[in-house]
Amino acid sequence: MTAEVFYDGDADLSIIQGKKVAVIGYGSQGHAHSLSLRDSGVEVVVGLQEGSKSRPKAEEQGLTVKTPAEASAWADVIMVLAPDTAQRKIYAESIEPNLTAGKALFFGHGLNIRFELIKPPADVTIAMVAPKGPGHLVRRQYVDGKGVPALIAIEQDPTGEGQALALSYAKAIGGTRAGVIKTTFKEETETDLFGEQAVLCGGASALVQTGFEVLTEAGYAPEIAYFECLHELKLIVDLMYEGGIARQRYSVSDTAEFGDYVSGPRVINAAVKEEMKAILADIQSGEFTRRLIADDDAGAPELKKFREEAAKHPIEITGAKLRGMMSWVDRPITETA
Ligand SMILES: NC(=O)C1=CN([C@@H]2O[C@H](COP(=O)(O)OP(=O)(O)OC[C@H]3O[C@@H](n4cnc5c(N)ncnc54)[C@H](OP(=O)(O)O)[C@@H]3O)[C@@H](O)[C@H]2O)C=CC1
Ligand SMILES: CC[C@](O)(C(C)=O)C(=O)O
Ligand SMILES: [Mg+2]
Ligand SMILES: [Mg+2]
Repeated sequence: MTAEVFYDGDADLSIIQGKKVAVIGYGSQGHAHSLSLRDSGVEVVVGLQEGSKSRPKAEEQGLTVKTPAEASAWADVIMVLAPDTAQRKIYAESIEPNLTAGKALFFGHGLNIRFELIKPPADVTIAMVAPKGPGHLVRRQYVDGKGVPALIAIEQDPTGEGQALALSYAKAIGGTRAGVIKTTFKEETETDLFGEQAVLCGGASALVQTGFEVLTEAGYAPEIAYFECLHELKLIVDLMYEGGIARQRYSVSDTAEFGDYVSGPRVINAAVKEEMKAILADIQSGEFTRRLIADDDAGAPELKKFREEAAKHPIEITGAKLRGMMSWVDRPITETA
C-alpha cells in the first residue's frame, strides 16, 4: 500500500501557533524542535529538571525553561523528547498529574506507547511527529529553509483534530517542506527499532568491525584496514543516499561492482536473513524492550559494559589516530542556533 504524503500546502501553521507547546528534553531532537517551533512563531517552553546540564544551553538560545511538571501544567501540547528509557518516569512524575482533558501528548518515537510503558487517559490526544533524521540535521535543514522528512501518527484522537495538529507541528519544524508520511505508532516503532538494530547501527557497526578484524588478523596494516572498511563507507553510502544502490554500483569500478554481486550474498547470506527475522520477532514481541527497560531499571549495567567493550576495539584506536590527520573529518556535533 502506498503511503500518504503531506506537504506545506496540506498543513495549517496557525493551529500550532495558537497552542502553548512544552518540549520535554533539550538534546538531539529537543533542541531542534524547540528552536524551530519558536522561529515558526510558536509559544514554546522547554521542560528540564533542576540542575539539568541542558538548561544553560536552552536559556542561552533565548528559550524559557521550566521543570517538566511546570511546563506540562502550562502547555496545551506536550512533546516528549527525553531519552526513551527516561520517558515513563517523567510521565508518571511530571506529566500525568498535569495531563487534563483536551491536552495533546506528542512523541518523537513510539516505543513508550507501543509497548504500553506509558498509558495516557482516553481524553488526551496522542500523536507522533518523528523526523527521519538526527536532531542536528533537522535543525540545520530548517535554518537553511529546507526540511527533513517526518512521520506522523495518531494513536488517540478524542477531539478529531489530531492529524491537523500533528501536521501543523510538523510544518513548524520544517517537516512538510520535505514531505510528511502518515504511519502508526506500531509501524514506526517496530521498523525504527529494526532499522537501527539490524542495518543502520547494529548491522553496519558489526560489518565494519568484522571486516577490520579479518584484514588485521590476516596481517594487513590497521591503517589500511580502517580506510577500506570504515573511512570509505561514507563515500559508498553517500552514493546510495543520492541515487540508490544502482548509483553506487554505477559509480564504483566494474571490478567492485562484480565483487559486490559475487560476495555480498556470501556475507549477508540466508543465515543472516534468518537472524534478522529473529531480531524482528524479538522487537514485535516486546522482548527487546523488556531487556532495554530491565537494564535501565538496574542502572544500565549491560549498556555500560557494551560501551566499555566497544571503546576498546582496535578500530577505535586506529580511527582516532587517522582522523587526527584529516582536519575536515572530526567535526564536533554542535547545536545550530
Ligand atoms: N537522536 C535522534 O536524532 C532521534 C531521536 N528520536 C527520538 O526522540 C526522542 C529523544 O531522543 P534524543 O533527542 O536522542 O534524546 P537525547 O538523549 O538527546 O535527550 C537528552 C535530553 O533529555 C533530557 N533529559 C534526560 N532525562 C530527563 C528527565 N528525567 N527529565 C527531563 N529531561 C530529561 C536531557 O537533559 P540533561 O541535559 O539534564 O541530561 C537532555 O536535554 C526519543 O524518543 C528518540 O527515540 C527520533 C528520531 C531521531
Ligand atoms: C538510526 C537511529 C535512530 O533511529 C534515528 C536517528 O533515527 C535513533 O533512534 O537515534
Ligand atoms: Mg530512527
Ligand atoms: Mg530510533
